[in-house]
Amino acid sequence: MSGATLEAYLASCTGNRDDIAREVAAVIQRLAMAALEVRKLVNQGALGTAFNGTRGGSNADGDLQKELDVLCDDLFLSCLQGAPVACYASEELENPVLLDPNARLAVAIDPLDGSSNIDTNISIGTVFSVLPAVKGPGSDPVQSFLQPGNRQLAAGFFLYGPQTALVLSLGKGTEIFIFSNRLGCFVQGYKSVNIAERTSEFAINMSNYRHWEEAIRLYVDDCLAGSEGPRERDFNMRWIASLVADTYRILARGGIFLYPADGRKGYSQGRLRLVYEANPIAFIIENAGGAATTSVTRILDLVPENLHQRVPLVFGSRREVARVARYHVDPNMIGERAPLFGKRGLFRA
Ligand SMILES: O=P(O)(O)OC[C@H]1O[C@](O)(COP(=O)(O)O)[C@@H](O)[C@@H]1O
Ligand SMILES: [Mg+2]
Ligand SMILES: [Mg+2]
Repeated sequence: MSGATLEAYLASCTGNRDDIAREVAAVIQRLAMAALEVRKLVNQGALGTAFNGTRGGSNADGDLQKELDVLCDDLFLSCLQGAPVACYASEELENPVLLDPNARLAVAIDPLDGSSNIDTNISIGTVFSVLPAVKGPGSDPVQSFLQPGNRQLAAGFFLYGPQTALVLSLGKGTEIFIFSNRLGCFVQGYKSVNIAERTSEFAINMSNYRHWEEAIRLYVDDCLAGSEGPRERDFNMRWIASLVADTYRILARGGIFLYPADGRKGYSQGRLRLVYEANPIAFIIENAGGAATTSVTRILDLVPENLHQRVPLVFGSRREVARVARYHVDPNMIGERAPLFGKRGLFRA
């Protein structure tokens, strides 16, 4: 335990540097203020005026919008007015909003992640990504968000759970801050989180089993076979259906998360969005010593084609993520699974 406040931590990272790092720090402070407003709304549950119900509308991706989705989006957008942010992109808005054209940063947000869980009192959160704004004569604000995730200057998420937490990476390690009721601010709870390389816990929505491609099915089959299968050890399973909560668990005790592509209509690229979900989570996970891929390709190297693009997402303990890739590309995996499982070869016709 370190005990530095978020403010002190950000000051120690930026020092007296009068550069973009200070602007990133200012943005994070503003987001933290808005997150505390969201926390109040979430904590009130059904007693809050804006808590229940859908808007009747849908977001740019066709998802049904909850009242809180829209309210949180408004809160984060307004907290960035006057901040050094050129443009703001959100899951809830079809196009980016232009803020200060002279500013150097771009912020992409999933204002409320896991919002299908709102009514069930399960942890939900806000995911954010900070990028350098792309400048140029007549440049469209969307260009700022079509940069690969490896250009992120910072990424993080707020978790509205039993503890309100901020998971943050400025590109050198991943830190966890917890909101202190006593001090009224975020205080560092865990320093330089390090995800265990090995794990025996996987997270996936098993109800989609029949829709997955075979490589994912075989990977999961092998986990389920436990000590009697090729993994020769038993696996545990978790699925919170809230990306932020599943990520926090993996940071805390290791594990692997999979939301692969599947055969359902609209899921050919999985469910999660590259720019404001997969990229920030991948940045946090890599900075904590883990890995994040599409199953095969590193998430942070992908060049987004559009703001709301979906992407298959696999992340967590490094060795396990590498193993999932091998089920896709390595014919020797069949050999490794033989003789018990050899008949269902990975590359069968
Ligand atoms: O309900 P499913 O298909 O298991 O999907 C759960 C996933 O969808 C999400 O809720 C998508 O995020 P939003 O709630 O922001 O749309 C993730 O948090 C979660 O991992
Ligand atoms: Mg989300
Ligand atoms: Mg959302």
